[in-house]
Amino acid sequence: MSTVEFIDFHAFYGQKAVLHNINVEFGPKSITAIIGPSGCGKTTLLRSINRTAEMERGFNSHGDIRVLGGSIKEVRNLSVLRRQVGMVYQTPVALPLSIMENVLFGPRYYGVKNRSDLDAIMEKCLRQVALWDEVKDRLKRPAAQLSGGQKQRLAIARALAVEPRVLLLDEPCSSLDPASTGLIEDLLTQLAEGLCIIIVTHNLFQARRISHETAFILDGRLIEKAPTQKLFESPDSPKTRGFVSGLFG
Ligand SMILES: Nc1ncnc2c1ncn2[C@@H]1O[C@H](COP(=O)(O)OP(=O)(O)OP(=O)(O)O)[C@@H](O)[C@H]1O
Repeated sequence: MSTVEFIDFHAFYGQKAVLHNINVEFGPKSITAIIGPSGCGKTTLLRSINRTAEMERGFNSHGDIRVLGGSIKEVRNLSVLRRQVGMVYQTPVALPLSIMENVLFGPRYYGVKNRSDLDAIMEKCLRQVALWDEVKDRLKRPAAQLSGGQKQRLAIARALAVEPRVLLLDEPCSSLDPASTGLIEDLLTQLAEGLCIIIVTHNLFQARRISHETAFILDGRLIEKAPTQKLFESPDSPKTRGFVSGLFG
């Protein structure tokens, strides 16, 4: 069974259609990169999955998206959906709390109270993102003091702390230096062993380095999705070939 499935999905801002009849599946234990020119609808597609797109004025949609087999439109309590589907944004966001409380924000929200459980979650997640050794002696210091790359790894740890099944990332490395980008790419590759990861990226090299599959969107339409090597080296569509060879975008 696919982990995320779009079925005849259309999205609009007011009268303007921004996603047209999207039908696509994302499997478990894989990284899919979403690529396409600026404004083609990548972020809207990503934010439709956890229903944060509908927070935008004028947004509406028809068709459906299923997460773990269930329609997101039938989810009554959005926090249930947001627990299954974690999200990491372009700008590294540290909550105005300590490093420790950034990681524990979600678990506390979902009712974990036991101190040893909280400590175990914190250490596990900070180790998962290779941040534990860097911060273990200053867990109670403000997260604002971390570097951009560290904040982004902390944001991933915060997302992982509620054990999501899907991790959405919207250009997570666009403000990071190559070393921090490399750390995050390694981390995503490891996390894909247990998660469905969907990453929007403008960096075609990054898509090629880390994703198992790549989806190309143009003007709100899914042109094709294929194993990454195939999409870059022998795409079905001339539009995809044009984009990946840098002719436009
Ligand atoms: N809140 C909004 N209200 C109205 N139109 C919007 C809104 N957000 C996005 N759009 C429009 O919807 C279209 C798709 O935007 P989206 O951000 O999904 O594209 P994108 O491919 O992620 O772009 P980029 O690569 O530049 O981040 C664009 O034409 C954009 O201008």
